[in-house]
Amino acid sequence: MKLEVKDLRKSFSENEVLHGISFSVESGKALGLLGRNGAGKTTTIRILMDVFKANSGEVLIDGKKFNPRDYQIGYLPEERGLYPKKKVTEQIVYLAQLRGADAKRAKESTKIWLEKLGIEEYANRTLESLSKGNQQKVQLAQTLVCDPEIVILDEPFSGLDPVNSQILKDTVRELINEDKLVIFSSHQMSYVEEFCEEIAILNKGEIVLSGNLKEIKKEFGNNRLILSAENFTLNDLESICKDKFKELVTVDEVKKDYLILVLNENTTKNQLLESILKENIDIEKFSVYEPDLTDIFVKKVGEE
Ligand SMILES: Nc1ncnc2c1ncn2[C@@H]1O[C@H](COP(=O)(O)OP(=O)(O)OP(=O)(O)O)[C@@H](O)[C@H]1O
Repeated sequence: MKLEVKDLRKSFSENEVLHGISFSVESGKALGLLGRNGAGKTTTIRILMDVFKANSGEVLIDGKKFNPRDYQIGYLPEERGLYPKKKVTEQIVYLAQLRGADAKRAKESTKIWLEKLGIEEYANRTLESLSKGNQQKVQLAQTLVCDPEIVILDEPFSGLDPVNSQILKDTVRELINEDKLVIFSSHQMSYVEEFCEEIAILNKGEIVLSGNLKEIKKEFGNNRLILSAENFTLNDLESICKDKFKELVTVDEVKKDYLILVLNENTTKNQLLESILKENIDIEKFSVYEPDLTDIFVKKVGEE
């Protein structure tokens, strides 16, 4: 399946908050929807889920108008919507039945998910008596209980400790391997980097960057290399680069553990390497620079 969001615009009263959003995602892949607070991520997801109507634009699935009611969708909304006073199993089973599962299957699947997420011991407790992280896992169990083909997770890691985050990471990876279509909104870049092949970065209601994460990283790292040495401090190495290698590279940044160099036009990595060796620099690190998603995000939306 391929889900396409095309040129969505949305206004609240006179205030346009989405100014023509487009992106796409396919089954077996996860899209990371990123943006600062108020960028429009939740509004976009709500339009996908038909909670809000867009003023213009369209959402298509395999080229046809997307109606979320025609699909099994696991949606974990930003504001979590379970009943604090109801028992865990009771409410997951109830919600699964509302989404079309028969009683037997709803009970079986609830049990499986509670076990998978390591919260089976709370099955008969009220939601409000659980810790925040365990409540979050109950929310996840109800999101996934009907084996959805489309999974939309809005900040799913909030409140989870590192062990529980790992359980969720493994779960999301499993969903992707099972060919689900996953949309994942988060401020936590490391999670997005771990399992999103595609990203879309929203800023003030506009997509400022979208596409394949590997390709985006390559482009951002274009012509950049990292260098550090066993026998020179970074400051000394910087001076050498500025003095002896100035025809080959410019120093872009001095990081904590290495220099970031930009190759001058017509210079190859091998030419630089030859010069480094001639200067008796004992290489510690020499490789293509790969920016992390935080660097890219800050560069794209961090100016203001
Ligand atoms: N129901 C609403 N009525 C009026 N304005 C709204 C409504 N919902 C969202 N907005 C506005 O739309 C803009 C985008 O909000 P949205 O919640 O989509 O951002 P977000 O990217 O999800 O932010 P966050 O990361 O903080 O959750 C904000 O300026 C917000 O105030």
